[in-house]
Amino acid sequence: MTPAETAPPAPPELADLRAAALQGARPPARDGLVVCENLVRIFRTGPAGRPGGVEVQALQGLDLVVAEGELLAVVGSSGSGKSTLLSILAGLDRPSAGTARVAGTDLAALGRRARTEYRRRTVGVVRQQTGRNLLPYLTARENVQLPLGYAGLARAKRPPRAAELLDLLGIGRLAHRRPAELSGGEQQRVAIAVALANEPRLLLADEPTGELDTATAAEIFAALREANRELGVTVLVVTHDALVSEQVRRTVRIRDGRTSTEVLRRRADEGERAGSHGLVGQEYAVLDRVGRLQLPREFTERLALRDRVRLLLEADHIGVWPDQTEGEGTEG
Ligand SMILES: Nc1ncnc2c1ncn2[C@@H]1O[C@H](COP(=O)(O)OP(=O)(O)OP(=O)(O)O)[C@@H](O)[C@H]1O
Repeated sequence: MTPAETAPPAPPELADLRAAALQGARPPARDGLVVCENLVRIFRTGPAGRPGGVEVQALQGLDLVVAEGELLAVVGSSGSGKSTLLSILAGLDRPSAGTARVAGTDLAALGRRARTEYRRRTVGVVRQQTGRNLLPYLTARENVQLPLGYAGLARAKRPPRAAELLDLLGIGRLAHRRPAELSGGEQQRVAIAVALANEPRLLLADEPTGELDTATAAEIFAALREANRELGVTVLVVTHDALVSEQVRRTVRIRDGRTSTEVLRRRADEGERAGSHGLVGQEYAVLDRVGRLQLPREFTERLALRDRVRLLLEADHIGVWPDQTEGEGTEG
C-alpha cells in the first residue's frame, strides 16, 4: 500500500472545528470574548433638534464580560435593554458611548465594510419568531446551505456540512422538510444550525424559546448546550424568562439598562456545601469598576434598607445594616 492509500480520509470541517474547540486551539480572547464597559445607548425619538423629542436611555452604563466558551443567559423584564444589548453585539446597532468589544473588535469604531464582515464571520443570530429565521420555500438542509455559500464554502462541501450541523442539533432526519412541515422547536433547531453555519465565535439568541412550550424550550436549551460543548462557540441568550437560570450555568440580570445581579449554578459536588441535588444556584450582585453594587430588591425590602445603610468591613465579608441613626443626628 502506498502512504496515500493508508492515509485516513480528510475529516469534515466540522470535525476539525470540534477538535480545535476541544483542544482549545482557537486563541482565547484575553480579557473575555465579549467585553462591555460602561455601555450606553440613548434613543432619541421625535424630530431631531426640535422641542418635544424624547430621550430613552436603553442602556445606562452596562458592564459585562463573557469568557470565550461560556453559555450565558441575560435576563430582564420588558424594556430593561436586553434587545438593545443584543443588537449592538450583533453589529446591527451602535453604542452611544462606552465600549463594546467582541473577539477584539471594537463595535463602536467599525466602518460599513468591516461591520458587514463582522456580521458575516464573527456572530450568528437566532431570533424569537421561529418563522423569521428560515426561508419558507427551502428545506432545512437548503436553509443551512445558504450561509455556507455566502461564506464561500465549495459547493460540493455544503451538503455534508449542512447534514453534520443538523445531526449535531438532533434533526438530521428532518433535513428534507420545509419549515411549514416542522414543529416550532424543530424550526428553532434548524435556525440554530443556520446561525452556526458561518462558524461564529459568538452565537446570539433573542428569546429563542419565546414561542415554545416549556418542554420544547428545554430541548432548545439542550441543543444550545450541545453546540456550545461540541463546537466551543460562546452562546449568549437574552430572555425575560427568569426560569432560564435552570438551563445555564451563569445568568446575568439587567435592570434599567445595567447589569445588576448574577446567578451562578454549579454542580453540588463542586462546592463545600454539597447537597444531594444536581445543581445549586447562588445569587451574586455585580460590582462595577467604581465599586457600585445594586442589592436585590427582595433583600432591601425585607430589611427595610433605604437611602443610607451602615457598612462594616469584616475579615472576609462586608456587613450591611439598616441605618439606625435616623433622627439621632449623629452616627453611632
Ligand atoms: N429604536 C428605538 N427608539 C426608541 N426607543 C427605543 C428603541 N429601541 C428600544 N427603545 C427603548 O429602549 C428601552 C429598552 O428596550 P429593549 O428593546 O432593549 O428592551 P428589552 O429588555 O429587550 O424589552 P423586551 O423584553 O420587551 O423586548 C425601552 O424603553 C424601549 O422602549
